[in-house]
Amino acid sequence: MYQYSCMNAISEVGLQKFTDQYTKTEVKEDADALLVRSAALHDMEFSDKLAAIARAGAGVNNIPLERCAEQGIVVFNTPGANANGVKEAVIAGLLLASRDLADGINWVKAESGNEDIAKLAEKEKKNFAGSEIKGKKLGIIGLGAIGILVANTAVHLGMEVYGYDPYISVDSAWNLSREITHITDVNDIYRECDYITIHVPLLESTKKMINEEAIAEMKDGVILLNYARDLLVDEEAVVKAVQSGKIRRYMSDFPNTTTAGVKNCIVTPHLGASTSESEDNCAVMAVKEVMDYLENGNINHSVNYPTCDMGKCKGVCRVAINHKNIKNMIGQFASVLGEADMNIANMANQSKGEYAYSLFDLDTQITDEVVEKLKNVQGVLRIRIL
Ligand SMILES: NC(=O)C1=CN([C@@H]2O[C@H](COP(=O)(O)OP(=O)(O)OC[C@H]3O[C@@H](n4cnc5c(N)ncnc54)[C@H](O)[C@@H]3O)[C@@H](O)[C@H]2O)C=CC1
Ligand SMILES: O=C(O)CCC(=O)C(=O)O
Repeated sequence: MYQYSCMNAISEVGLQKFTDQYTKTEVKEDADALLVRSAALHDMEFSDKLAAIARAGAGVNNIPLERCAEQGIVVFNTPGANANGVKEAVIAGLLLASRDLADGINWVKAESGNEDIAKLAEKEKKNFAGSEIKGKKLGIIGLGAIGILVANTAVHLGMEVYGYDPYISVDSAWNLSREITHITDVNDIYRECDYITIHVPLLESTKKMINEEAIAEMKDGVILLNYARDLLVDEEAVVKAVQSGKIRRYMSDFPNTTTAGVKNCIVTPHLGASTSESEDNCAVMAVKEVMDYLENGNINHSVNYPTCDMGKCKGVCRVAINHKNIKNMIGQFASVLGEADMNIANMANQSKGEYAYSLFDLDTQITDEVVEKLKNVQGVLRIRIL
């Protein structure tokens, strides 16, 4: 039996995928797996029982990835599962930034008791006039799951699209419309584009990548969209630029005291992935990843351990070892098993940065004594017998 705990509201459509081998617990220390959306886990202590954390979403900046790896806790995310939800929010953002629909709606609300509202509207509407996105230049920084959907949709809406992503994956490149202009120097996005949208992960290297210098390069009256993370942008510099008119509007999905309430900063309360479809997709994917890891030891879509998938165990038992990516680990594991007269029927070993993972299918049941010997190999972080 396995236990899981939810750190945020996770879609029931996903939770229902757990079989009767799983029960939900509110006691985090009892959980084999945690399911999380945006809850901040950096200050949380993790019990030795915890084997997996699944982020039902894309961004993992709320999870201490290295500390987890060091404790042998595999962290998963659900790449692409909420990308369409975010894309649609970004397209709405493009339109809301271009047409003064939000102020227009607020005006109607404020005048709702006015009997002359219809006549007044015709007089006042000039205050809410806007511009069209067709024919305008859109620069996209980050062409992953969300960036490519935004890029392709914007082409269909008649925009001239420029894309910048020095680390673009082969899959993303295949899925990108041929209409998109490939940019190799991000400054060309800043200099050329009427609209700029950012879709990169929040990492040390991307923190405040949109800063005062970047803004200075941008066209006067540019519209900046940020549905990725607030810390990617120096928002104090953005607010100054909005107030001076350099930036016409700043669209953000991350309310904070810097941007909330500032005229021409249109901020939504982190709604990008808040659609029933995205929530269901993320939860289903997260639950499947967790079950495959807990039951079979397979790792798919982890952000702190390598992909390693041997399907279902074909031997008598499977040994799953989370360990450091250092030399002679496989040699030492094989020696321990060989000395105990245990045949390895099948095996896999993969590494990612400082961490590695090994799976061994054995023809015989492993004993506690052999498990103890494997645990004592320097660099082993966790062993599970499945
Ligand atoms: N507002 C919301 O509710 C949501 C926000 N997000 C945010 O959006 C981000 C992107 O999500 P996905 O597209 O699903 O992730 P992804 O991992 O598919 O794509 C990220 C892309 O950014 C690129 N990249 C990394 N560093 C870069 C740099 N310095 N310059 C240019 N490109 C760079 C990568 O090569 C990759 O192609 C997430 O990390 C998350 O922070 C994601 C989902 C929902
Ligand atoms: O769970 C959510 O609503 C947040 C989605 C998000 O920001 C992400 O997937 O990175």
